[in-house]
Amino acid sequence: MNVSIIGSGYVGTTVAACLADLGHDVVNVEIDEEIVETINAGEAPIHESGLAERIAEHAGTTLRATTEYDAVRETEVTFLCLPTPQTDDGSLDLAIMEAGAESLGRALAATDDDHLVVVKSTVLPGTTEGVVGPILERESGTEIGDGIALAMNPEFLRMGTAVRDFLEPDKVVFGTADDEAAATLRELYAPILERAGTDLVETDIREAELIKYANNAFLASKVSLVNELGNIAREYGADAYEVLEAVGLDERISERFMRSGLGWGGSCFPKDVNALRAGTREQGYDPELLDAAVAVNDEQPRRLVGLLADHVSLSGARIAVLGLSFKPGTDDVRKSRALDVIAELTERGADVVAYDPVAIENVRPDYPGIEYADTAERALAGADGAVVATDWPEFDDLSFDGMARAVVVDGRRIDVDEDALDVYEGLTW
Ligand SMILES: NC(=O)C1=CN([C@@H]2O[C@H](COP(=O)(O)OP(=O)(O)OC[C@H]3O[C@@H](n4cnc5c(N)ncnc54)[C@H](O)[C@@H]3O)[C@@H](O)[C@H]2O)C=CC1
Ligand SMILES: O=C(O)[C@H]1O[C@H](OP(=O)(O)OP(=O)(O)OC[C@H]2O[C@@H](n3ccc(=O)[nH]c3=O)[C@H](O)[C@@H]2O)[C@H](O)[C@@H](O)[C@@H]1O
Repeated sequence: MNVSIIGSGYVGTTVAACLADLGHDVVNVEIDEEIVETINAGEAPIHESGLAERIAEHAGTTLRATTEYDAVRETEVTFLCLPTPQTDDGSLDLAIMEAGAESLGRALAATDDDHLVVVKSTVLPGTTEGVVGPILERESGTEIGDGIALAMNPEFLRMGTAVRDFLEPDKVVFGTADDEAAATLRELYAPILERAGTDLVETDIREAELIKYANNAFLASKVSLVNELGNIAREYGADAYEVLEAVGLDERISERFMRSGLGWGGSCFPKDVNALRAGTREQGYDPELLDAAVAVNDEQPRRLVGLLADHVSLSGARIAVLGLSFKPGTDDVRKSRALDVIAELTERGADVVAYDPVAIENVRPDYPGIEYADTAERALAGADGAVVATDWPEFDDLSFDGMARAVVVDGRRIDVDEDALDVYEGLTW
């Protein structure tokens, strides 16, 4: 099948390379020329395991990138993989989606061929049919349902494991308004749907949109609940990891997403939970549980720094921050909890020296006032205290010998030899 993917970021690049891998002819339409050149040169514009090999194999044959929207006319299906960020008040910002839909509609104006437009971006219920559809109709001069069909196919991949998550998902969700659109999507996804273990959910567009938010709201709230239980465990002098491991043996709860500590960050949980809260309020409902999930999440970095302050006088102290990315396996630092830790430490007068195996350059421009080290050992050398903000595997069994005083506060439960330290505090254990 001939497919176009609008937007070549984390999702668009992964989906394009994977669909090419499944045997489709794919074109990425992207406004950033550097990304277009990178893909056409057979290289990956982002760091994701398994992505570079796939782009190298298919670029120039069944995978290409362009800045020209006209390319969509050579395809039958277009996926919109554009960013849906949050505005300053936390609500969903659709400006980029609207601009993309306008360009797509204009490009489709010059063809009479049938086209399926699939929204893959995370959008609130009603957006696909109430915002994207009308723009496509206006710009293309074609009615939805009569030449252009609409569908919504939310994406559940995680950063760091994007390729595997896309190719081996727990579920695939198709929100469609007609059988033909659903049949096209089934054909496109056939090898994934044939895999044992992939559930297919076929539903209406509005439900598909909400499934994505419900999924992220559930997972983010689960981690906040786990963190609250972790904070409670600590008050009682109990180890939350032992407690939650046992709780997770209940099949209704599951042992996944049970790691308590510094909380959730990244480009999606924070913005999606906020968009759902703001959107829901507009509908006249107060999402109190989601508000609480955010409040617990916001408090964890302060709690971590508070624990450190129990052992180190922070003003003028040299504090090593280990890990900057929002989770291991990625260089993404958007809404990383590490940044909140750094802000809190700096506010309390500490001199921060930060280390991350891949994410330093994504932090440096916004935090020029702190020091950066090129190894964890160098960050620790002479430090009066250290905090662990990201659970990079290389932090396991790290030597803290070079510290002025080995005071370590761990927000992510790494493997440490506690006996070799002067002080070891776990945030929730
Ligand atoms: N990053 C993730 O792990 C996941 C993201 N999502 C959702 O997928 C959507 C896309 O997210 P990401 O891929 O992370 O975004 P991203 O920011 O990594 O990539 C978006 C790309 O779109 C390009 N772009 C912007 N305006 C454009 C236009 N008018 N025409 C063509 N290209 C344009 C940008 O240059 C950028 O390369 C969002 O709605 C997000 O919530 C869903 C699941 C996972
Ligand atoms: O909509 C999205 O963009 C994606 O958001 C998340 O994926 P991602 O943000 O890449 O990463 P996660 O592995 O979910 O981790 C999110 C945050 O939660 C934290 N977390 C996760 C699990 C856990 O047990 N404890 C915990 O603190 C992580 O450290 C990280 O900061 C979802 O897991 C994906 O299904 C979804 O597609």
